[in-house]
Amino acid sequence: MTAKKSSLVIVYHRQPYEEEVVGDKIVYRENKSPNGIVPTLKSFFGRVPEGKGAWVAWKQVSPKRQDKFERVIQIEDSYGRYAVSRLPLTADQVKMFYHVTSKEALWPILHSFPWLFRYDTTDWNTFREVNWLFAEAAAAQAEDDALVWVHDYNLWLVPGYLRKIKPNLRVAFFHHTPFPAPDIFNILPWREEIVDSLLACDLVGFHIPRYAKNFADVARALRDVHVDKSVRVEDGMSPAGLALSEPEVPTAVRHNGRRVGIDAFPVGTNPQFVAKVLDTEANQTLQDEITEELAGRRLIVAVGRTDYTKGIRETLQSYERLLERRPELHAKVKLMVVSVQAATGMRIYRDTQREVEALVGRINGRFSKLNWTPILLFSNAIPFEKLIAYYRRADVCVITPLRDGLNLVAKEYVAAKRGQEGALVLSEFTGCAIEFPQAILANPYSERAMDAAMDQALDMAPDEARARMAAMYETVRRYDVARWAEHTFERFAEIGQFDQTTDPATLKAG
Ligand SMILES: Nc1ncnc2c1ncn2[C@@H]1O[C@H](COP(=O)(O)OP(=O)(O)O)[C@@H](O)[C@H]1O
Ligand SMILES: O=P(O)(O)OC[C@@H](CO)O[C@H]1O[C@H](CO)[C@@H](O)[C@H](O)[C@H]1O
Repeated sequence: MTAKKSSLVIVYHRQPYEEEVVGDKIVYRENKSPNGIVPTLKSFFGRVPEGKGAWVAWKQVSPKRQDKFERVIQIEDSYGRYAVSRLPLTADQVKMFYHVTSKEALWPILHSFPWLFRYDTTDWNTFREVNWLFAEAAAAQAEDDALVWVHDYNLWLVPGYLRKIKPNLRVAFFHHTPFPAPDIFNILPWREEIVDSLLACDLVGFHIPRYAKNFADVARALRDVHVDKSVRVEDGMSPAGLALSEPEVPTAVRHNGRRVGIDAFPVGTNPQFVAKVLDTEANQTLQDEITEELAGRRLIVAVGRTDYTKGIRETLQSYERLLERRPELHAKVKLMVVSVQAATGMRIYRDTQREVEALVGRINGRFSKLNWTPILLFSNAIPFEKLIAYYRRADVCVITPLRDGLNLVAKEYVAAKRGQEGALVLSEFTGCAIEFPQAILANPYSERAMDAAMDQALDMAPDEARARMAAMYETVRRYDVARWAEHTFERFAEIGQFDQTTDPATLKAG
């Protein structure tokens, strides 16, 4: 443990760097894909005095190596100097905490797939144990009145434990996934324990108003909780008319004499960075190579982690019906599916990957010609620069999750098109759908709706396609990742912890 305490401690299960073994040493490098959550969270370190930031994440370490494992290291990179406390977890702890309990019990409930909820294999005691270790590590790094910002459902119990260990901390939580309605959430046998922990926070954040309202409804269903204040949802967040619309959102609840702030503000992407990369000579060359390989065919892209919630199966089935329905498109379109397993060791993701591969094989088997394969499947990580070159050249992007907290891929596609002609087919059940009413909104639970959306995307007049993309590009630029950080800091300020030591405009967002 470092003797030096921190005034801002970020607790997110991913490490804020990529490890590389060089010779007999481990080198810590900045994340290659500088457009995601990690660089954004690290940019917050620029808002506290130099070296007063800390990050707590887990790292798998075998039991025999844990005693000589260097738990806390000092990192110095383009985001400043900060401590990283690495929680050593054994393979079994990782399996039971993350792969089984998080992904096979909590994840299906969070995404309203109750029939996939698996209780029999869950190890809630290990989940508690790991959350306690996270809380201890965060408390050890934090000054007595520091702000500790905890991320995501895997660390649901950390706030409650922190309140026990260091009662005067400022504790904030951000939910990256959906938060379901009470009749789904309350399936969890540990519902009171989870809600009590979240009610120990000073601020609980979500992507969109619907999730914030669901949380307040769950808290009111289970505990003596009263909504302290609600506000009307602004027009930019589609207060009515869409599957996830919400006309009003609570901004605070009261429980046991404490006020708990509630926030709904979606994470943004980094359009400035995307534009900078697209304008490089190397990327221009890549884009030209993609154009040449397409040889006049229209490109449809579908990108997402291999996950039953992502709707890749529904996209593939709709594409198969498109080829059945419209033979004139044969050899004229190509679907590029990018479906990557974010982590191994999870049975249900292995099954999903197998289903994707089987569908791709069947469709290619039915429709391929010597010089045309209908679907190209990528199952590996693609460098971010290459991914946005594909987005740039794609006529259509199909994002059809059955549920998704937000979906940054949709925002990246819009950023890569830069307001020019393109079409975004977007499931109404992604958080970002309420920001993009100009997308071709689809209901992935309906084959007819999916097919109509695919036809609309492919047949749209260029002027309309451009107008829609331009409107969404305006949204992506206005509500970028820097704006999310700035807004979050404004809410932190309300919980009495932070004056803004750095002008938000100078925020290094990713
Ligand atoms: N094959 C891939 N290689 C590299 N990055 C990928 C790949 N597929 C998706 N990504 C990146 O992963 C992130 C996915 O974020 P998001 O759409 O919010 O979904 P989730 O966080 O649920 O995986 C995006 O930033 C996207 O660019
Ligand atoms: O287990 P992970 O970290 O791969 O899961 C990714 C998940 C985190 O819960 O992604 C969520 O966060 C994204 C950024 O906030 C959001 O866009 C996405 O919809 C969520 O699934």
